[in-house]
Amino acid sequence: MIRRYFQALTAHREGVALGVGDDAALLEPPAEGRVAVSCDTLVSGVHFPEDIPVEALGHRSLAVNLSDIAAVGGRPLWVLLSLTLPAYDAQWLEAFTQGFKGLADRHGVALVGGDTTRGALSVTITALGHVPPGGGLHRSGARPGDGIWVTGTLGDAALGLQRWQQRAGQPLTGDAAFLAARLFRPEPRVVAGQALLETASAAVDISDGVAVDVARLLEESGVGATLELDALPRSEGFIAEGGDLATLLHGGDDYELCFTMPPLGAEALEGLRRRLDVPITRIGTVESTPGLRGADGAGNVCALDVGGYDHFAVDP
Ligand SMILES: Nc1ncnc2c1ncn2[C@@H]1O[C@H](COP(=O)(O)OP(=O)(O)OP(=O)(O)O)[C@@H](O)[C@H]1O
Ligand SMILES: Cc1ncc(C[n+]2csc(CCOP(=O)(O)O)c2C)c(N)n1
Ligand SMILES: [Mg+2]
Repeated sequence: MIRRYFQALTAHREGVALGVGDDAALLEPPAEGRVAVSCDTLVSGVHFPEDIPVEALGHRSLAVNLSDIAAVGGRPLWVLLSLTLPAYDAQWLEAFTQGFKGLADRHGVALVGGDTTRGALSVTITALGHVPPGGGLHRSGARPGDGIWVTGTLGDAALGLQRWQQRAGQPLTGDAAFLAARLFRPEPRVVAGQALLETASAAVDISDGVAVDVARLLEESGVGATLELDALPRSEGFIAEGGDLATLLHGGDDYELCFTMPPLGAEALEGLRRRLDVPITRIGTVESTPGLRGADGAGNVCALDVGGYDHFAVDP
């Protein structure tokens, strides 16, 4: 099974002296700089609906892990894949590896090892990447006066999950299908993360919800902030499907980058936008007063609920 499905994913990536199929991989990291490492698990029924299209699961599993590498400004190189499957199913493996490979190839990422066991369906990926010498974005660098920015749009995936679960056997179309695609096929912001290395003072990827993930960044930085609630970027599909503020702030599964940076002149900002492959939106300002606040269109400011997805607050 490993030779058949996984060896093909070991592909051609610099620095793989020994890939899938031996007791351990042997990797040759670039001579300079740092190795970024992160791992994330996806459990069926917890991180994805049990009826997710299998090809989408292959994509999503890799995407959420590459998102963590992107959040430190890393260039992804290698991944390890630990799969727990209820049974051997050739069709399932074919579809999963197809979704995985599509994204891996686009980012030039090689699968270099993993583990395969029987049990309730779950996927764990360890991703390794490279950042330049002394580099890497942290959660802890935000300073008062910095702007708070996000890539892309928020809330789509969380609303997409609702629409998927409400679909009652009917295929999703139009805006609801767009939202489900944002859940199933997130695009890790790998180019943006690297482009922000020189510019951003802090960064985090949004997995549990922008409110709680920003709050974590602020806490690590020892600062607070006010978010402009009307500025939170929403897609046309999100608006058309009636997405609300709570979903935007607390829904999670966005896999967008949230970052802080000192104010830039118009030209420098334009230059940054050109280097990114995704739109960015300013959503707030870092302040010295701790805590997270929200300002509405009329300028009313109030404390913001920093609730987000919490594994241990949800009924098993
Ligand atoms: N069991 C564990 N052992 C050691 N470190 C852990 C463990 N679980 C989490 N961590 C570390 O704690 C930090 C926060 O992890 P967490 O999984 O909550 O956030 P994240 O990976 O940034 O977000 P997400 O999982 O939602 O993408 C990371 O540095 C992670 O490596
Ligand atoms: C079936 C189903 N139910 C709920 C959710 C929502 N969800 C689950 S885990 C998570 C945060 C990230 O997880 P982690 O912090 O473990 O990386 C979110 C927003 C989902 N995706 N699928
Ligand atoms: Mg994690």
